[in-house]
Amino acid sequence: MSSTLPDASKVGLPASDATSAAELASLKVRLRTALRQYPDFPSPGILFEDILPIFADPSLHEALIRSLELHILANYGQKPDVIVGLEARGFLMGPSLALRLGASFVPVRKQGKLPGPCETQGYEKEYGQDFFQMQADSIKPGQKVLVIDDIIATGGSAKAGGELIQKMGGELLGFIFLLELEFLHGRDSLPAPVFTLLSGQA
Ligand SMILES: O=P(O)(O)OC[C@H]1O[C@H](OP(=O)(O)OP(=O)(O)O)[C@H](O)[C@@H]1O
Ligand SMILES: Nc1ncnc2[nH]cnc12
Ligand SMILES: [Mg+2]
Repeated sequence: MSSTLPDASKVGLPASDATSAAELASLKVRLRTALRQYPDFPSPGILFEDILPIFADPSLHEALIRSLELHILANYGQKPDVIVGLEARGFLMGPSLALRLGASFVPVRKQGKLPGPCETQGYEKEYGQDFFQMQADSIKPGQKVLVIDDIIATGGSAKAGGELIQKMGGELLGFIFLLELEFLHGRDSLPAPVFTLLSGQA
């Protein structure tokens, strides 16, 4: 079901791991600088991290997708079959990453948005409660799945997404985020390796 990754020379990868690490470090600095912070949004005490400036600038958008691609090519050893993105901000990153990797994209949506039989999972996040759903046939048993979202805070959203994938028999390769709010220890609740490009809050 999974194919091995293409030869590095055929996908424009850097010549060495050191070059790749240096490229990734410089991309991360550019991405970090672009984030904006809004105190007390959407509720008092929350410092909201706004990722949208990245998507307003094509070169930053490319830097984001390239950073995630470099990480995946260097760390997983096999191509994921499916990239699963979490509504809504995971949809900003998931489809373009899936296209870049030659993988499928499958959405996790908030309850009531998907037609046909669905799997449902409730969850709590940093500032509220919600329900996630996936179409019941959207992951085939044995498919290798990477979950992507913009931010991991408490980890509640990502954990619920992972549970839906496991209910359908998918194999979780890992979770990928642009930003981790480390003080909430969200990664501790996730059942597969977690990678984040950036961490901490200013
Ligand atoms: O780790 P957690 O505590 O679960 O929080 C992280 C989640 O919270 C936000 O989504 P949210 O549903 O608030 O907004 P969105 O629909 O704009 O993605 C963010 O995009 C993550 O998905
Ligand atoms: N502090 C935060 N900023 C932006 N999105 C979030 N989702 C959960 N916590 C968040
Ligand atoms: Mg979200």
